[in-house]
Formats: sequence, structure tokens, C-alpha cells
Amino acid sequence: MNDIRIEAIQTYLVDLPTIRPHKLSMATMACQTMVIVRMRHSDGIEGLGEGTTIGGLAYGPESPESIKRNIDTYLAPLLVGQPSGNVNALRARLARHARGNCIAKSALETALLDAQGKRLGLSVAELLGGARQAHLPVLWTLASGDTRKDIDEAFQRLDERRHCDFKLKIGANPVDQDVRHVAAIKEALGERAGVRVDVNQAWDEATAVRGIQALQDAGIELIEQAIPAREHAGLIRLANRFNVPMLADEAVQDARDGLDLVAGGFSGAFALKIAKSGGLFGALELVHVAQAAGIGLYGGTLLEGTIGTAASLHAWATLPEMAWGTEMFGPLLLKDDIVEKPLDYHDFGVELPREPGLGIRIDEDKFRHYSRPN
Ligand SMILES: O=C(O)C[C@H]1C=CC(=O)O1
Ligand SMILES: [Mn+2]
Repeated sequence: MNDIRIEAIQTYLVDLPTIRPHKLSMATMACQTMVIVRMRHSDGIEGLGEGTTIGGLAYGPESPESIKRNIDTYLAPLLVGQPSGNVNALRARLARHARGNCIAKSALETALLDAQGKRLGLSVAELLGGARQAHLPVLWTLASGDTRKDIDEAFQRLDERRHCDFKLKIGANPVDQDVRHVAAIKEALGERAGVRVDVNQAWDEATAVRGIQALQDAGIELIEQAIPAREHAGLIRLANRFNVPMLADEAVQDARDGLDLVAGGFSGAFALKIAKSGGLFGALELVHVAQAAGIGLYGGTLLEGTIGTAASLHAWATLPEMAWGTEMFGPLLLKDDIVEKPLDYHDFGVELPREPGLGIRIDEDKFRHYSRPN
């Protein structure tokens, strides 16, 4: 087993249209661009990975093109020729020779775990010690930019029994307009659904105090990343000021950020994302800090497609039920897919794939159709 090596790593930019415009405070998406990693091993096994972000460079310091370029130029050469099976050793090798590039590293770690699982006949969740949840709750993000459309979409998702909790994207409009938008949706949904918001860093602290007070009065259950990521002290002040809990997302990339926030007196919740933590292991390290500190957990997405979403689900499945559920709806935002069998979304959640590795196979025709020429 130890003589099996990583033979080749290919990366592809894959563009899939969204079902509707998806409007966040920092970008509006009409298409999602995924970086798909196909990693071939000397025993013939192929590992799949995905590195995806939002709106080019609008969300963070990596873009689809930089993820692909940096894997091809710097990260893949660190892995090709190395023994396939020791994921921890390969993670350490990447960390030693390459700074940052967490989404790129997450895609590569996913491909290593997918291959190792296929090799051993184990799902990624089993590789990580076993799944405690086989069906994970999934909320939906309302982000059409139109209050009436969002209300109609929410009732449709409720009637389909696909989602019963909703996250609203705000921050692009004046705070009073945002609050009216959110209050109208919460008013329409009443007790049929939980409603939370994600400001994606758009407010300063004074605006956040005003906005959060109004949102708390409107019965909103969670406030995600109201102010800029690096303003940890401000987020801690907001957490201590309001009853409605704060969800740290861009502010908490990894366990070190988690420790800083907890040491500073933060209470509330952490959004987990394999992309921001450099992979599944990094996200689970943040989980351990949160659990030690009594901080709530939320399974977050960077709007990955099926491969990245499956990877996240295998990690979240190894945890006890998370206080705030998950938002692993990425594939549902896309008009089409590049896999043979989509994830099974039903009863307000999604089934964890059970087959070895990620449990996902590429549909080669769809993959060719949506991939940019290399
Ligand atoms: O939450 C984010 O920051 C990013 C992502 C998650 C859901 C969504 O619509 O955007
Ligand atoms: Mn967020």
C-alpha cells in the first residue's frame, strides 16, 4: 500500500449557470465557477476535489483562476510523486511550502480523501471515524433581491418539504430598507420557518447596533458576520450586547481565529467551511475549539457544487447534530450538474452519500460540456 503514489493532478474550471441571480452584499452571481481537481494515483484510483468561491475575488483572496493556477504551478508539484495514503503528511507538506490558498488546499485534501476512501472501500466519513448523522438539515438562502419573490420562493421550498429554515442576504441596501425586507419575510413566514440573516461584513459597528436591534425585535434568530472579518473586538461587543446570537463566518477561518474570538469573550456560533479552513481536517480542528468553549456550530458552504458539498457533508456527518444545522444547498442553486447522481435532498435536509470516498462520480459528457478548455 505504501508504494502507491500520486501520479498526476489535473485542474479544470467548470462554469454552471444559477437558477436565478444570487445577490450577496459584495457580489451578484448568475453563474458559479468551480475548480475541479482530478487526482490520478498509481493504483489507477482517481480522487475528486473541488475548490470554489463566490464572485471572483469579491468574497476572499482566492479566485477560481488563482485556485487553478496556484494548484498547477505550486501545490500539485508538491504532491505528485508522493505516497498516496498519508493525508496528514501531505497536508503538512503543503502547509510547510505554501502559505494561504486555503480553498486550493481544501480541494486537494478532498481529492486525497476521496481516493483513499475508494482504495479502502470506506466513505470519507468512515475514514474520519464514522458518521453520526446520515441525514443533515439544510436551510435555503433567499437572495433574489426582491421581497415578494423571496416570500414566494420560501413558501415553495416549504411546500416542497425541501427547506424550513431560511437565511436572507442583506447589506447591499441601506440598513432601514434591509430591515423592512427581512421583517416582511419573517412576518409572512411566521412560526412556519426560522429566519436568519447574513450581512457578509457590509456594516460598520454603529450601523450593526442599529440594524441588529431592529432585526432582533423582528424575531430574527441569528445574525451572520454583520461587520468586517478582522474586527474581532467589535464582533465580541455585538455578541455581548444582544440576545440574538452572532454567527462568525469570515471572521473565523480556522482554530486559531476561533481561539482568539473565544479568548476575547465571544459567545454565539461559528460557521464551518472546508474552503476557509484549508480542508476537512482544518474545519474539524475549529470544531474542537468551539466544542471546548460551548460555541454553537453551523455547517457552512461557499456555494460549492456537488463534489465540494459532499466533502463538507462527510465532515459534518461525523459531528453530533449542530445547533444551527447546515446550508449545504449549493448544487440546488445551479441549473445543471457534472455528476452522475445528484445528492438526495428531501425532508428539509440531504442524505449523506454512502459509497466509498465521497460517493460521487463525474458525468463525463456534462463535465466536458461545462469545462473551460484547459
Ligand atoms: O454565507 C456565506 O458567506 C456564503 C454563502 C453561503 C450561503 C450563501 O448564499 O452564500
Ligand atoms: Mn456567511
